[in-house]
Amino acid sequence: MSEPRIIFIGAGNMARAIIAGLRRRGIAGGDIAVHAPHLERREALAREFGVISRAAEAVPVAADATVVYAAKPKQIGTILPSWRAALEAGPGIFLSLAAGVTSASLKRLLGPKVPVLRCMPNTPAQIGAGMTTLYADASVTAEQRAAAEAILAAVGRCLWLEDEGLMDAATALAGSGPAYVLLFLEALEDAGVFQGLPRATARILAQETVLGAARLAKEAQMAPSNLRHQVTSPAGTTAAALAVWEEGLRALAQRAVQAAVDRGRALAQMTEEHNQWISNLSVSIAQLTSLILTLLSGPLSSAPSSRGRIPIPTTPWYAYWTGSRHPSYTPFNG
Ligand SMILES: NC(=O)C1=CN([C@@H]2O[C@H](COP(=O)(O)OP(=O)(O)OC[C@H]3O[C@@H](n4cnc5c(N)ncnc54)[C@H](O)[C@@H]3O)[C@@H](O)[C@H]2O)C=CC1
Ligand SMILES: O=C(O)[C@@H]1CCC=N1
Repeated sequence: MSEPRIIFIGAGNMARAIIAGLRRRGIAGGDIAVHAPHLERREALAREFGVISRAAEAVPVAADATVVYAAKPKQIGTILPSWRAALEAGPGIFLSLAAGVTSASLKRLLGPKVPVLRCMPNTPAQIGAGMTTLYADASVTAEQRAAAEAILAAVGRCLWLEDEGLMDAATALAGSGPAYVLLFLEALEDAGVFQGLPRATARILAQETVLGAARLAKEAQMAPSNLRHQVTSPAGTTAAALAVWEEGLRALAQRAVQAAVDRGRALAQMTEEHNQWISNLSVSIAQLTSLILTLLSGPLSSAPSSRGRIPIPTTPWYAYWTGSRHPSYTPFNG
């Protein structure tokens, strides 16, 4: 069997939505692998979509593979370093779904050789109605962009952003946006129930109205305000309701999107600091290990050392345990 060409790190909501879209588009299950620590979740995907279920650990990847990061942003600093060698070995690409994690941050984790792309899908991807924004810097080729877009196009519409700085705004609008619309739907439904409509009826009225208005806005090719005027009879019911909405809706929309942007930036900053901490820790552990090995390999010598001021041992560590030297032992200092 050939190696899978699309490799997901993470088996959560977004991975599932994209996998469903890929399978609907006719990509074979054997072409997709899912790496995750939770056996139950990845096995469920394997059963439902016929994809390959694998443990979280990194493996070598096919030369033309796309590795899709679909685990949480805060885990990226601990997960990605183990994938670096596999990605560096081939011309494959790395596509990150992680909200707020910048290309610069990804390049620090994967090295400069790996083509890095970012995307921000949303949950309507589950039914093929997703809206995804993508970003890649100038070092990413047209073919590599097309490979990433082909994956996201399986679950809805794609738009490229020229400026990475706008990814936070796109995340706040479209990534988080389905939650705002769903909250609005709930509020409308409740308001209908308050007026005496049966809940099931209120739900259908709210859903179909939001869906119809969104389709009208998309298809009529007119500004929403023009379409709104068509509904609003002078001194009518709509005008009465709009006066109430206008008391706070626009200001709330501004504040809500601003809050999401601010939170995205704060999370990005925390992720960056976490990655830096992990990287410093690795360096410290490496230095400590080296120091311990040096110390364990013999008694401290005060002889000048070319390796700095760390005292260089002249007797192997096991001499302290066995009282003898190992025949094959070559001391660090010759
Ligand atoms: N939920 C949403 O609406 C959107 C989410 N995103 C992004 O998509 C990514 C995934 O989000 P969700 O699917 O909502 O999260 P989720 O919580 O549903 O899934 C996360 C997955 O990561 C896996 N995981 C944990 N540790 C791992 C490891 N060491 N190696 C491999 N996998 C590991 C878990 O098994 C879990 O399946 C995040 O980076 C998020 O920012 C982007 C756009 C929208
Ligand atoms: O709430 C979040 O952080 C993620 C990113 C966009 C949608 N969900």
